[in-house]
Amino acid sequence: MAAILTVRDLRKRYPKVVAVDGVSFEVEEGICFSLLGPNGAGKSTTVEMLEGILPPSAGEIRFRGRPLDATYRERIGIQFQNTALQDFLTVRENLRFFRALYRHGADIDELIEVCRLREFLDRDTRKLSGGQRQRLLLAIALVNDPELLFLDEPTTGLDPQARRNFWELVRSIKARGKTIVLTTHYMEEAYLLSDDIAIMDHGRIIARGSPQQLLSEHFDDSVLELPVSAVAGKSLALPLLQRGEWVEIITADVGAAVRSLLAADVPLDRLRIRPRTLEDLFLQLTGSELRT
Ligand SMILES: Nc1ncnc2c1ncn2[C@@H]1O[C@H](COP(=O)(O)OP(=O)(O)OP(=O)(O)O)[C@@H](O)[C@H]1O
Repeated sequence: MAAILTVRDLRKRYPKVVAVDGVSFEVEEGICFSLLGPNGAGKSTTVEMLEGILPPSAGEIRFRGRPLDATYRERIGIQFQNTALQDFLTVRENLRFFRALYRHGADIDELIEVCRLREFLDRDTRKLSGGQRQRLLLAIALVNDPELLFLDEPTTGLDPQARRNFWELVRSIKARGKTIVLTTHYMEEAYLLSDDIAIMDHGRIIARGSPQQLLSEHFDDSVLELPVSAVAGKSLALPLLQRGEWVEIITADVGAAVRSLLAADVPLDRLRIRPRTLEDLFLQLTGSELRT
């Protein structure tokens, strides 16, 4: 598959901080590529350079093998966290307004179907729920029928159901051949949607791969979880990691760990065994909990 974006040694320096410190990667056409990282890692700065909004201090970005030019903005779509929707206009009127900014673009009726806007088409945009608003912002990002779509923390603030609905939408857009660049603070979202992930910290990429590759390259162990109360007062040879009301035991030998828990008389009725997740990897690589 050909690269739609090629990024070489991209840098952004501000007077007091190097926000992006030499990142290189390719985004293959038709995939969902995600940038993850703790606050201040340089994700937004990187994405704004990819969007052509912010000039790099050094390095290069190519779209389909060519430097970004005046046509680039017509060929990409950006879902901003806070696009200025036209107040006092309905959803339908907003769509028409943004569609009119482009000579060529998507069919409005098709967008209404794809983004499932039909049931609130005539509603004033100030009266939309969080999920409805995000669907409209997504439709607006798609009005010019872009080849490449940027989604910047698109589900922040949505309830779990609205978030799941949005994921379905993103999948259906990808199935229509769009390439997606996603930034998110939700590891589950990154895991479920991404084909390729770059984890950034301090302006650099510190890990890269598909979700499965990242997990299998970094981990060969599992996590046993028990309530704190189950291990309280027990003398255990296993290292315990406390996380809220639960303790975690990380082990490559689940059988041996369970045997030593039994030997120490630890009640196992609430024992949970889980594989490693992107959240674990993120914590291991960056030392930071994710902002939620
Ligand atoms: N316009 C600016 N002027 C000066 N410093 C900036 C500017 N924009 C970003 N920075 C700094 O660059 C670094 C990277 O910021 P950036 O917003 O790209 O990180 P991020 O990974 O997107 O973080 P978040 O998850 O909080 O959005 C930070 O130290 C930030 O303070």
